Amino acid sequence: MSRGLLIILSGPSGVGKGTIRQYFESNARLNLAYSTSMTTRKPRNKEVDGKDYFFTTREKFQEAIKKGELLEYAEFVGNFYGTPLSEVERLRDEGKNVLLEIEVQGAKQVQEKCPDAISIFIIPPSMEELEKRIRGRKSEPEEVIQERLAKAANEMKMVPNYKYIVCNDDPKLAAELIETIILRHIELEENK
Ligand SMILES: Nc1nc2c(ncn2[C@@H]2O[C@H](COP(=O)(O)OP(=O)(O)O)[C@@H](O)[C@H]2O)c(=O)[nH]1
Ligand SMILES: Nc1ncnc2c1ncn2[C@@H]1O[C@H](COP(=O)(O)OP(=O)(O)O)[C@@H](O)[C@H]1O
Repeated sequence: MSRGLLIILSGPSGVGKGTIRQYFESNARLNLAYSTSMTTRKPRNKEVDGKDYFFTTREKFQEAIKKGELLEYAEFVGNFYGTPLSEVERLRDEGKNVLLEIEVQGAKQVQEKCPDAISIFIIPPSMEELEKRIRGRKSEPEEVIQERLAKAANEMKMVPNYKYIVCNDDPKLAAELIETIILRHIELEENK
């Protein structure tokens, strides 16, 4: 059995990463495992600790950094987010294709550490549409929305660092494009 692939899914806040993931994560052919991140952000309504994120304190997050327990981490609009390394390793060793849904600074760290990671960036059809989506979600107060939108403009400059760019106009189509990318990489791996 070969080691699982490492897949990076990135893109600005509100572009639809979570929405698209729901379309393809139950596709058994993709053999995916979602890597649950650690964060110091407060849980939103309906978010479940240990499923959506491992919600933690800044102190515990700093400790995890110090102990080298994170594959990557970044500060994003006042909160820390990071990928627990041991879980990613365990899942890949089991042959699972591990999906990281992370922002651009963390993606850069993973690309440096794991050059064969498959990187996918999701872009919105327009910045106006992005603003509409992030507001429509009603998950953050106005000042946080402003900060996230300002950040999005800079994140879009990172597009050339990614292997694949997928526009999320229609989420089902975007999910199908991502499925195609992953399935082709699985095939390439099997033929190695
Ligand atoms: N570097 C890094 N970014 C993460 C991680 N987990 C989530 N993120 C990203 O952090 C950003 C903010 O996440 P969140 O507050 O959940 O907002 P949302 O993605 O807009 O729903 C998003 O771009 C996430 O993809 C992680 O483990 N590492
Ligand atoms: N293709 C799309 N067209 C219209 N609305 C979308 C589309 N994709 C996602 N959305 C909506 O945009 C908002 C942000 O999507 P979400 O998946 O939470 O983004 P992210 O995980 O990238 O922050 C949600 O309210 C979602 O329902």
